[in-house]
Amino acid sequence: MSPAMLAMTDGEANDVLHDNDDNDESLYQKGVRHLCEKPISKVPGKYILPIEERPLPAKPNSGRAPLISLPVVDFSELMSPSGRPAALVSLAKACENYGFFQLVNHGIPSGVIAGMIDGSTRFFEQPYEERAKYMSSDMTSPVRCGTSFNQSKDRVFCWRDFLKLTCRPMAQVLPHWPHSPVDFREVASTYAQETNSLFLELMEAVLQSLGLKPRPLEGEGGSIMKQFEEGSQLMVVNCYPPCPEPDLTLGMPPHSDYGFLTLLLQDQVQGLQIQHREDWVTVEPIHGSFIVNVGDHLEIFSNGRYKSVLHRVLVNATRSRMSVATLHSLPYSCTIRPPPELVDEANPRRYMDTDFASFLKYISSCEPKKKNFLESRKLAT
Ligand SMILES: O=C(O)CCC(=O)C(=O)O
Ligand SMILES: [Fe+2]
Repeated sequence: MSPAMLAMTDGEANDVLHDNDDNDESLYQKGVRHLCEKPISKVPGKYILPIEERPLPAKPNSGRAPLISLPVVDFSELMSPSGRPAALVSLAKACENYGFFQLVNHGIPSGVIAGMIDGSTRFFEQPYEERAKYMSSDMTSPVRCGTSFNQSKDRVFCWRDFLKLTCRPMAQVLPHWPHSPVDFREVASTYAQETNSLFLELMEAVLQSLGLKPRPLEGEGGSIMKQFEEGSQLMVVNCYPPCPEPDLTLGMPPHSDYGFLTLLLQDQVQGLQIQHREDWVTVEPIHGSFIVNVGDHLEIFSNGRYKSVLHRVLVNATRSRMSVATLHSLPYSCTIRPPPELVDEANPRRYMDTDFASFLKYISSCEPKKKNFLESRKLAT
């Protein structure tokens, strides 16, 4: 497969953006921001989920989902020799029990973060024609705009527009990224580089927390960190415009992310929910921190010890919401399998070897739903 240029995520097999006539379907394909340029007071049927998939429980008076305080991992503790052992324990517990954690004191300058949110907001504020330049059915494109979750297959659409950017190798992909707003490429590439460095430090800690040697000495086997340094990174900028009837639809359906770790930046507007002990719970945005979650590849690599957890996004009636997810993994050509240290009689292998090609094949052959991909890799134990 060609190097790291697949601007797609879990559950997506992009097909054709139908733009051949002026019917409602072609309007919906152009995205939610475009749809909302003319004020609307009702959600079109295309976005209305069956009752059992809607965000609120069907029972009356059962209330909104509770807020969850995610476990907190302090990155500065992780980086200090005296704080690291305890921080590794917190990291392991969070990945085992929640699949999600809040990362504080991460060291990425607040200006870089604010610049990314601001640049993304301005990108989506542009006229539709600017986004249309990047709407493509070419999965190898390093930049792609679109709407919903998988717009070529979704029967019901989600209330979300996106911009996906392949981030590596940066010198190769950058010239293809949007030229407008004029500063967008600069702020987005700085953000991509900062998040990639943060991911590498976190991944080294994750490997250590699993009892592995991330950088073995000469003669002790290959360095997996070297492979991550050459790894893949996809940036997904999500835009959720205000929705006149937010209880009928979702910004994103329940899904898990495909990589090792996702670093998620959200603005001040609530919307992310994770599945925790069978319930949907809302994650409160904490200013300046990242939400980090375990992806399918890390669940497979850790032989099921660290959990890739379902999450979804609610929309709201009054405020537009913006989030930026960076999904990090090994190079697309690598096979994901647990290292021998994590497999023994008590922990037999739980998943088949997985490579990016099998993921692509899977998502283009069936309708992606929930955690199907990971389920499809499960071995009978
Ligand atoms: O917008 C969010 O909070 C979550 C986005 C997300 O789950 C994703 O991009 O995979
Ligand atoms: Fe996600």
